[in-house]
Amino acid sequence: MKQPDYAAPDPAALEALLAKGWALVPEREAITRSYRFADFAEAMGFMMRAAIWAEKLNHHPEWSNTYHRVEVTLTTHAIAGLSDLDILLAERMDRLAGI
Ligand SMILES: C[C@H](O)[C@H](O)[C@H]1CNC2=NC(N)=NC(=O)C2=N1
Repeated sequence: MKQPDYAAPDPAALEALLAKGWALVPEREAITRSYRFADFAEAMGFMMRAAIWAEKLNHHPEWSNTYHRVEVTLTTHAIAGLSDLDILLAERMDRLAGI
């Protein structure tokens, strides 16, 4: 399968995410945030919806769940850095989480 060409993230879009609760991961080109939901079922619902988007974009998160929390880290493994797909997935996830 042909590797897609990855575009650099739009700096303004990245800044907007950082202003909304995302943070840069130290010593890595990645962004991270934590979501807190009402309960486990809400957290699972979010993960299922986000997983469908991840498949659609062919871009997959590093994430974990503990009860009502979901910790997400986004990076583009193919380039060991950030791409526009990380921005797109972060924006989709925030929208799904009602942020
Ligand atoms: C072949 C396929 O396009 C790649 O393995 C995709 C799948 N999902 C991916 N997800 C992420 N986050 N980074 C990647 O580089 C990546 N590559």
